[in-house]
Amino acid sequence: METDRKFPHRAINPATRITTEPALNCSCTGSRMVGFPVAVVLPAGGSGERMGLSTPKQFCDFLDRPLISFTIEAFERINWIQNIIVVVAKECIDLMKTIIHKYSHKRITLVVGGQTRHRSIFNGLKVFTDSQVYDSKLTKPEVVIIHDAVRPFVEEDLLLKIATAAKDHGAAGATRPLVSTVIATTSEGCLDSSLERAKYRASEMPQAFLFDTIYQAYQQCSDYDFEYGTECLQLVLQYSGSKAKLIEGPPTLWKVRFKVFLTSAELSKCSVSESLSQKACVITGVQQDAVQLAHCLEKTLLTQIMVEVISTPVGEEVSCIQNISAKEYRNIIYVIVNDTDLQEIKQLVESIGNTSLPILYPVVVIMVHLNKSESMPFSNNMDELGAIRLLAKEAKQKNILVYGLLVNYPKETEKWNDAVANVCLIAGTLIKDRNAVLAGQLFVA
Ligand SMILES: Nc1ccn([C@@H]2O[C@H](COP(=O)(O)OP(=O)(O)OP(=O)(O)O)[C@@H](O)[C@H]2O)c(=O)n1
Ligand SMILES: O=P(O)(O)OC[C@@H](O)[C@@H](O)[C@@H](O)CO
Repeated sequence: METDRKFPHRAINPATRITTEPALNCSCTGSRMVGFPVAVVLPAGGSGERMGLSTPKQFCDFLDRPLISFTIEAFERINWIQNIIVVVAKECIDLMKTIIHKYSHKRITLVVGGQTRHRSIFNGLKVFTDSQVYDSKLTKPEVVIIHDAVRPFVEEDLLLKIATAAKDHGAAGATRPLVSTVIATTSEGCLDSSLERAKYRASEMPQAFLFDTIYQAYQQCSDYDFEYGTECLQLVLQYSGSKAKLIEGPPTLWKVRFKVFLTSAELSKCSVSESLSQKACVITGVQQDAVQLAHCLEKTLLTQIMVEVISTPVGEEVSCIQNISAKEYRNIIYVIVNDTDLQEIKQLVESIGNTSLPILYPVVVIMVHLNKSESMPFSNNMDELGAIRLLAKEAKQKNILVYGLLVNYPKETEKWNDAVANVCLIAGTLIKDRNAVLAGQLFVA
């Protein structure tokens, strides 16, 4: 029986396989389809020696979540990827199961890894072929994507290009321009030659293959390949004769190799916040003033982000929530006029809390209160302000950030335009920053 290289006293049982339920209410992007079955194998069975931490890097906390959860989510969102095979070391199976449960990951099949990355990937592929060992009921895909679990940012567009190119060429992989000039050295430690940098590329992930092509390559490869190889594209060139199509990927494809990649999370935080703040919905009742303000906000905000106005007649709140959830709106601007009763916003927050929206990322809810009365709302009743704080505090526990934003209705058009611009500025900043400390604050536009 195979033993674990880094934990030699432990035997590896490749037959361990845990399958999570398929996505029941999976939040798919749903926009595109490919005409052939695709699955992904995420090798996550390494111990991350270069990081020098006791926790393997794929399980390290990254923006308050285990890194691997981001990578899984990147694939889970794509509805044309049918199965996500996560390969982990035997001693990490329980940890991985906890992560899958905690973050409600779907369509996952968990497989025990091998001593090296290539062995882990091969174990992941076997789940589709070795039905006796793996008791597999998974359909063999035509194309399989392979992606390091420690590369959390990968977009659907690139995956689509790589999968399609793999279907046509047998194999395809992402590349990036070389950062440094590469030189060859002599055995005496002197310069031998310098590579012409423009001719070379750094090989990155994702890569994709016709399933049979990569599987046959692994079946033929030597112990040396399994032990020391780092390039799947090379294996298919050598053993299946397929010349991979290379596609340049974005800089965000970076891989976590050393500690500095986790500590420089600001960069990644920017990418996450940026993608979370790209769209918002403005919800109103059917009251004319509220609808009018909502459309003014839509018009102004549209210069920065995608906005949809949803006017919800009383009694249709359920379909409104379904709409928000299906379109994955994680930024909600809720417009009310005069009314200081927080009941509706409480219900909204409760309904959002019952969807899968806030599980992975915070949802921002901005209550825009248009005050048309002569007196200041809340001024006579500090309890109301306290109520916003309390609501925000409870919502925060569900990963929902609630803010209040007050607009006093000015009669002059110019002042009204200023007020709308201010609301957009404040709302846009709250959406972009997603600052949990400011949740529960009442801003005045
Ligand atoms: N036996 C292994 C070794 C690596 N991997 C996975 O392959 C990916 C890329 O490998 P690498 O960066 O080399 O990971 P580690 O081996 O964990 O890191 P190190 O080389 O620093 O030890 C990682 O997601 C890693 O978990 C794997 O599935 N099984
Ligand atoms: O971190 P390393 O460069 O050693 O390993 C890289 C591999 O995990 C893999 O991402 C590439 O080989 C791309 O093929």
